[in-house]
This record gives sequence, C-alpha cells and structure tokens, in this order.
Amino acid sequence: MKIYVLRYGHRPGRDKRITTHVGLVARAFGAHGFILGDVIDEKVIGSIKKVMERWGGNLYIDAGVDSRKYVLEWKRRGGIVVHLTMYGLHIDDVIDEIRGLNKDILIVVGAEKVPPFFYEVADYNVAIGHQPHSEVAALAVFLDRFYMGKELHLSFPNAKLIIVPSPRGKKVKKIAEEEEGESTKD
Ligand SMILES: C[S@@+](CC[C@H](N)C(=O)[O-])C[C@H]1O[C@@H](n2cnc3c(N)ncnc32)[C@H](O)[C@@H]1O
Repeated sequence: MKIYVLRYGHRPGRDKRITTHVGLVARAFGAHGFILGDVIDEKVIGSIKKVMERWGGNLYIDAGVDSRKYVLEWKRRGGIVVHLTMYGLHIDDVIDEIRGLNKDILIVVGAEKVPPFFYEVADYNVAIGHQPHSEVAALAVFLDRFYMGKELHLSFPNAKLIIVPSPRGKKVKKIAEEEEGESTKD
C-alpha cells in the first residue's frame, strides 16, 4: 500500500513556498510520493530533495506530469483517489472506510481553484472541516488521521542528521561522522 500526493494548480510565480511545504509534509507525514502536476519547478523539487539529502527519506518525486492523465492511470491500476476539499465529506465520516480499503491512495490537493474533473473522478472528496484553510494543513491532518498519529514517530534510515530531542536549543546528531554536535541550521 502506498500513498502519493498530487499537487494540482501550482503557480511557479507565487506558490513555491507553499508547494514545497506540501512536499515536505508528504515526506514527514508518511507519504511515499510527491507529484507536481502539469508544471516543472526545479526550485520546489530542489528544496524537497535537499531536505531528503540531509534528513533522509525516499519520497518518490515527479513533476510536469499531466494531472488528469495521472489520476486516470492511478485508478486504472486499482488505486483510489482522495481529493481534499472543504466541500467534501467530513474526514471523520470516511477515514476509517478509506483506511480499511487497504489500497494505494493518490491524494489530490489544489492551489486556487480545482476544476470539476477532480471532484468527479475522485473516489472520495474529503473535507478537513468545512472551512477554507490550507493545502498544507489539509494534507497534514489527513495523513495524521490516516496513520492515527503513528507517522509522527517515523524515522528515516538514510538520514545524515537526526534530532536529539532537547528541552532547549538545538541538538543534532550527525550520522555519517558518528559524532554529536550542536547545529544552528533548520
Ligand atoms: C487555498 S485552498 C483553496 C480553497 C478554494 N476555495 C477551493 O476549495 O477551491 C487550496 C487547497 O487547500 C485544500 N483545502 C483548503 N481547505 C480545505 C478543507 N477545509 N478541507 C480539505 N482541503 C482543504 C484543498 O485541497 C484546496 O484545493
């Protein structure tokens, strides 16, 4: 069972930061793939890869794919499509059913306006509450509910850096050199 996130409607001029955050949440909250639909934005992809290089993870990344064709192909291969939208069914009413299907899931998140195609092709239109907020928040809450909180304990075997929880300051363990040290970087 794998979970991919398809970011639809990315506008390179204004969405770089938020789309990067969608990718980072996908990685950190247990998704297996991040797909940037219809556009290639090297800066976004580069930022996500840079985080993976240091903090680990094997998130599959692709960009510039035709979003509509991707969704249809995903379904043709037996996966389900979950479109996150405030207009959908409340997450509390569908999350157990979605988890219980035990199928590959493609999560679609939009930017400004998502065309009717995605509402119609989705197996589930899921609302993280019925108020407008953010694709980053919506994705995080969906994955958290899906994994029932376990994803926050994920560790990434290929990480070069691991955080040592600290009540104050930043403590980071460098795995490659097998030495501990303080870091001021994010
Ligand atoms: C800035 S919002 C756009 C909201 C816009 N009014 C719409 O739904 O067309 C960008 C994306 O965030 C996600 N989103 C925002 N609020 C949400 C909510 N309450 N539930 C689920 N997804 C949400 C959706 O994926 C949406 O496409």
